[in-house]
Amino acid sequence: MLEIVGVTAGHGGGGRDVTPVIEDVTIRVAAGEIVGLVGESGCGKTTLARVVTGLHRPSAGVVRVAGVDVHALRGRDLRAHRRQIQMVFQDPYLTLSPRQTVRQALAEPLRIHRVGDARSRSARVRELLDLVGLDPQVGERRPARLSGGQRQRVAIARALALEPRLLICDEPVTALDVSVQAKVLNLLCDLRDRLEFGCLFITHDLAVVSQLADRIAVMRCGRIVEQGPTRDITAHPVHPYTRALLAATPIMDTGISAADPRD
Ligand SMILES: Nc1ncnc2c1ncn2[C@@H]1O[C@H](COP(=O)(O)OP(=O)(O)OP(=O)(O)O)[C@@H](O)[C@H]1O
Repeated sequence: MLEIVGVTAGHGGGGRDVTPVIEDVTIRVAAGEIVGLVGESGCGKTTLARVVTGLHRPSAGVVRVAGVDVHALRGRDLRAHRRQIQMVFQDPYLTLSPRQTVRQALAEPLRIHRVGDARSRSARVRELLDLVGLDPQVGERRPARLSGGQRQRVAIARALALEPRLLICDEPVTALDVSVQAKVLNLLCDLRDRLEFGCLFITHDLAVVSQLADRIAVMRCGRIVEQGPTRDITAHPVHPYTRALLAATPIMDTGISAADPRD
């Protein structure tokens, strides 16, 4: 579903990457798989997410989504392809306008991409609310009248409106209370099972990612230092940085597991 192969990218003037932020990054995400990308603040996780969505051009390497090189596309092809890649951010206000009702926010991507007519879009909005466990009447509220967990559910529903094949979640539960975090993580696992999208889950928190990822890639200073199945990374970390992360992050069994997320 997603192949990031040998990607190097950075920030700099004049279109040239004078400061590489990520270097030689290779990560693969299969359909229906959740891969956690974990690393400390500033190590380059968000830069990598921007490269994957096509917003930031790498200076080396390739990103393929469903076999298509994201950075080889232009214009209409690029816009059409971007439908398949959707993002959920730490702050739902980045995607939700304070002026729109939830119903309007969920209908907007359908309207922009000319999916269906007004009636079928209304039906799809109801379906999306149900998908993320929200009552139909929540559709009439504005984001300010929702709890943090409800807002993130709306952001997830909006990201799923166009049935993407890849979901990139950038610190989606960092701002939530621990009990709400667990519910949102459970929801993501459940949705992945039902809809089979691939998911790149970005976080600084190894405890969070170990609750839902099938595999984990550990990033340090822009490089992947270790990756593998979640159980291997948490039980037998090889790289000293992964060991240090684990020592600083007690991994608790919260009842969520990648194998059977609805337990
Ligand atoms: N637009 C930009 N121009 C210049 N430097 C940038 C830009 N965006 C990010 N950086 C720098 O690139 C490095 C990596 O930032 P990035 O946001 O990718 O890391 P991150 O791991 O996502 O961090 P965080 O978890 O704090 O968001 C940082 O040193 C940051 O200051």
